Amino acid sequence: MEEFSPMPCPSTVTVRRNPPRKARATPYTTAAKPPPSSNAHDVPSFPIDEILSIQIPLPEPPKPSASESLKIFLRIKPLRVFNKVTAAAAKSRPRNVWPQNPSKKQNVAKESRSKKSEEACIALNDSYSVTLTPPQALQELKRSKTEVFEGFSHVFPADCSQSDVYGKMVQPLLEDFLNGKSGMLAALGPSGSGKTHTVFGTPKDPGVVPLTLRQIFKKRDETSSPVSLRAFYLSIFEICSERGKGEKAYDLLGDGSSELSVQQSTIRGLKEVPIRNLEEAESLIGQAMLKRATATTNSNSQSSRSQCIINIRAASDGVSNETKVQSTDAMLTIVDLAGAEREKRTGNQGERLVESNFINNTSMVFGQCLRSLLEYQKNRKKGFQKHHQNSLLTRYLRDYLEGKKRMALIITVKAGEEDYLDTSYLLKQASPYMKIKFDNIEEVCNKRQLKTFPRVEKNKKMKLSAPKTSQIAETVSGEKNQITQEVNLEGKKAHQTYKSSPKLEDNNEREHIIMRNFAKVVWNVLKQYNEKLKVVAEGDICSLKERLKNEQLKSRELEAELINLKSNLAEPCLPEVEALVHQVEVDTSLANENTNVGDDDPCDLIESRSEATAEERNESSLPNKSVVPGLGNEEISWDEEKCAKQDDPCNLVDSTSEVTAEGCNESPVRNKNLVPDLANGQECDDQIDPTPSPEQVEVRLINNRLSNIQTKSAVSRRFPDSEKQERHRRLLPASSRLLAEEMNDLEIKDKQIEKPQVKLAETRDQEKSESTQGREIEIPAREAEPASTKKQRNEQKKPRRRLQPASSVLLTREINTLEIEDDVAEPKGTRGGKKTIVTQPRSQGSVTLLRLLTSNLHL
Ligand SMILES: Nc1ncnc2c1ncn2[C@@H]1O[C@H](COP(=O)(O)OP(=O)(O)OP(=O)(O)O)[C@@H](O)[C@H]1O
Repeated sequence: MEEFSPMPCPSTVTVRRNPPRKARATPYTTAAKPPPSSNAHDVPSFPIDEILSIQIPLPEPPKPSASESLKIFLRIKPLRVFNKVTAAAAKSRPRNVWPQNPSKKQNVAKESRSKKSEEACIALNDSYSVTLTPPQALQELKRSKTEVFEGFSHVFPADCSQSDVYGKMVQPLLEDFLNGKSGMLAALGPSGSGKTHTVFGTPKDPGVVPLTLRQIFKKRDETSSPVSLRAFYLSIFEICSERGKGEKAYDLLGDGSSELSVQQSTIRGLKEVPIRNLEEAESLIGQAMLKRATATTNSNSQSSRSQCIINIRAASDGVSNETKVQSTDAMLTIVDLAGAEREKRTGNQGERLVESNFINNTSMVFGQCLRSLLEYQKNRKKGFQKHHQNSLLTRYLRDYLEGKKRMALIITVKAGEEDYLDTSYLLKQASPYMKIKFDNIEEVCNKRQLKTFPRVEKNKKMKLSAPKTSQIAETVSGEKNQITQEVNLEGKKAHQTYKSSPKLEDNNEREHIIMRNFAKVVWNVLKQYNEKLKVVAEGDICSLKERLKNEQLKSRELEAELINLKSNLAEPCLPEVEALVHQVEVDTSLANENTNVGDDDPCDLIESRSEATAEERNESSLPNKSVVPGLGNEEISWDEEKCAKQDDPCNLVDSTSEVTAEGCNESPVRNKNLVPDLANGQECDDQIDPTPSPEQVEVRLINNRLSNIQTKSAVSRRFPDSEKQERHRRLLPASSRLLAEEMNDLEIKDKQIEKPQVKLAETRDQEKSESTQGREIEIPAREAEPASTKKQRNEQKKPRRRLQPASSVLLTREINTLEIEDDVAEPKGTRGGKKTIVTQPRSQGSVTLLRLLTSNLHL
């Protein structure tokens, strides 16, 4: 038998993996190679060529460029300058022919030397830094201390020449300019510090501008570089204030009226003079210098009162002048700012003071722009504060002040001790500017030049030069498309107008005409849209008005409904009850008058009404009619006594109400309430004794009368007689009037019955009166007014109380229950013997009254 030997375990285990998957080709790559299909000819080819032919300036990827800091140069003005003023002063000195004392001469020389050394507040450390030392007086006051300012691109000492300044500062800029890069150089500094000297110089000692022009033409003549293929244009203008009100620009090379029109950052009408040689250029500069506004101040005999801007533009030869600014053009801008002035030093007054305010303001705005640029570069999240809008100069130099073009600053300072404050302030302000950086300047520069034109202007240019650009407009949807088409139509008209006009040689004028025509076109389009909008708005207004009217009608209806509801709530069915009760009262009083039983005493009124009620009851419920008149007679005597004892009939009413309430075994609290009293009284009446004894009948009559008295007292409490009449007239509805008429009928019946009743009362059995009097003895015992009764009497004097709807509901409920109890006629209450005596069936009159009430109230 062979033994089962398990399979030997393999030394290596091969795990099979899924074959490597290749990533699916993306739809883009598959689309690049579409499979050939037979229907390919049916599908129109995508107009890729057309789309590609449209030249859209795409953002070029940023080129790695070495960031360049803002170059700030410092030039120190020599302490002693032999200028015209000093020369004139020297000339004015009387020439002494006599030999001077040599010792005196030496002393004067020593003094002047020591003065010089003392006066200098700024000392050159090296080519990049200076030390500023405050005057002795300020040092003693510890208000200021010696400071070192470093980091300048170069510091020009007092004895430097104009050539040095040009070589170090302007030469690099010029080279870039000749290579097609724009740049700007601005001179800053207090008044009389040498800005104008640095920028323009003198014929003997030319400044930066003349030296630059020399260099340009020198290079063009020497070499066959691209410089020779370029044309150069010179424009010079100044910005000054007109009596401190507004800024104005004046062309310093223009003929005749030299005022320029200024639109935001655009200055129109500036004359750009082509310069072909150095002589032409120098004469133009001399012309501009003569035109520039200058004035004599304490700081400078020829102080500049305006900001002067010199533009040298290099344009490629052969380029049409129709498009003014080409991407290959470069602009070198040199700015001679008017020096900041301190009133104390300049002593300016009047117009000069106004000018200095303008100058100081412009200098301040210039500094703000540089600071905001610096802050923006430090933290770009904060956003760039556009201070450049605050002055025309800064608006014009916007691209530079936003760091989009290269610029350099030269700060000129005076070295005297008295100039310490000005120099210190300027150096402190300017030294942070050295951290301002420029990135990839030239690319931005050229694009910015194009962008400075408004967008609409650019579109128009495209239309004029390339009509196919309407294809681009097709991509615009909706109203934009419509606007573009309308603009195109108008633009064509404008183009025709433009063509029909005589050929314009001056580019500025041509541009101006184009802009004017375009503005007209845009204006027309806007007018049309305005009209359309008006039409639409009018339609909307009409529909809204209609809606408003409807809403107003609805609101009026709702208001009317609301008023009705309010009136219904304020006057529920209760007034009907009141009117009915009042009618009963009126009827009773009438009956009283007719019977002449008593005088105006209300007690008599109550009696007569009670008698009538008793009469009715006797007629309806009691079988023996002869007994009833006798009872009525006794009642009269009882009530008379009561009235004799109490002057106020209401007291009697209240006291009897209490008696009735006790008889009905109701709480005294309920007795105080008007409506439950009435209901309770009737409730007691509802208890019918099938075989009443003569005493019981008598008591029932009393109770019955009391219930009537309660009704009357309730009404009298609420309303005085005069008010009742008025209220009755006012509130009595039609149904209640009917009811009143019925009651009147009843009253007439009462009258008819009352007369025999009185007669019968006279022949009434005297024995019954004894028993009744016996009971009457009990009643006066209760006549001692309890506190609650007094309270009620006091309440009667108060203004009448109006029953609330809730109580009226209670009343109706009580009446309903009474009616049911009438039907059932069950004996109620077993407490005390008195109650059984007092309980009696409801009389026919009260039942009729209740039925009338309930039917009237629709219960
Ligand atoms: N470096 C300098 N070397 C010789 N003279 C100088 C120098 N700097 C200035 N001056 C002379 O000082 C005077 C005042 O100079 P300048 O008019 O250039 O000052 P400014 O700064 O332009 O003053 P403002 O702002 O009031 O126009 C001029 O007569 C000028 O020739």
